[in-house]
Amino acid sequence: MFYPTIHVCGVLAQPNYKFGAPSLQQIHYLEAPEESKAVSAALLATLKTRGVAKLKNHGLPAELIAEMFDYTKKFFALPLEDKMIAKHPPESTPNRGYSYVGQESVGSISGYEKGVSEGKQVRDIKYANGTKQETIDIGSAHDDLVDNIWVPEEKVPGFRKFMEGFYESAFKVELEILAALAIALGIPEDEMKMLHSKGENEFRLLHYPAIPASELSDGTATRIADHTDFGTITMLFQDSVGGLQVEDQQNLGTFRGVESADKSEIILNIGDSLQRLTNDTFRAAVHRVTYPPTVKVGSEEIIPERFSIAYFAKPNRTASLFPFNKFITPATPCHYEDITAWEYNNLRITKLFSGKA
Ligand SMILES: O=C(O)CCC(=O)C(=O)O
Ligand SMILES: [Fe+2]
Repeated sequence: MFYPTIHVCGVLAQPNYKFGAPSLQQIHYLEAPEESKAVSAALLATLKTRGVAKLKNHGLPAELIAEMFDYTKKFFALPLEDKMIAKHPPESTPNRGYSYVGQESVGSISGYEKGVSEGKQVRDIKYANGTKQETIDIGSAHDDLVDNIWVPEEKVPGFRKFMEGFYESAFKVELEILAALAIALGIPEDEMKMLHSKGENEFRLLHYPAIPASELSDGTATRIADHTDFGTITMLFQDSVGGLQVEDQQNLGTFRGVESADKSEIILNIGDSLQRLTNDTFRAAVHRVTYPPTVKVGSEEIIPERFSIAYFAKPNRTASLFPFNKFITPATPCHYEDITAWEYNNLRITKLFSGKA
């Protein structure tokens, strides 16, 4: 049987932690509860300090992720009129399908609830060298409420089947990660899993077109503006272009680059729903995509196109996001009203789309 190892990068709180020994699956080994706790604690500590953790050998095969990037490139290489067959509806929900120029603006949530970039709205790049920033949002094939929106099979043969399968594989890994976080947070694993049992998640394929570095230099444009994600956790895959930055949770205001040596690494961050559920003891890290570290700011260099895939894990729509009891104490009174995951998601996403052209 294959037991992938979990590699938690940048562990600060567990200096003696050795890479390679414990695995995500082994977290469930009753024989090794101490080891399970150590891995979970290391993961939590990394997220709480760095805002982000990298996971290797997490159970999603490298070939599957390579294929994911291949399909993503094939989709975005289609002529615009083909992609528009799978067009995202003009409203914010259902959040499915292909988004074209100006349809969504993460710039509109810059600073939202976080107090960052105050007074300065940063717009997404809409046109660069005649191309656009573009995304496609995909959910579960078994979603009771919302259907996916696909291009016809012959446009990218195998695309739909692959994406539906990838969704299921990523969901299994999501549950393992959530279980690990539950252990570290002292929340019953079952409670965490039940909260996510329906797999009402979304994932997004992103294509950032090539752009001259000079177009980013006046500060009014960025590839994706400062924001937090809405769900519980996000598993991100990126190519080697670079430019992703995450706010250091011990030095707020300082953003650190997160590069992937290998595109099969999962870059893990937590979202606002988990921040709510933990009554702010575990905070969602602000992140953005800007210059790759090798590019000189303001130069005439062309920043190459970039592809990434973000899998947003969300609690069941009907679940309450009221903080878990253990996080409400006389010293830490409840910061949040009760709201369902679906109401909260829609509030956030409507805000995101309010920047729509
Ligand atoms: O493209 C990336 O690396 C980040 C994407 C992202 O943060 C998002 O879609 O929420
Ligand atoms: Fe994000």
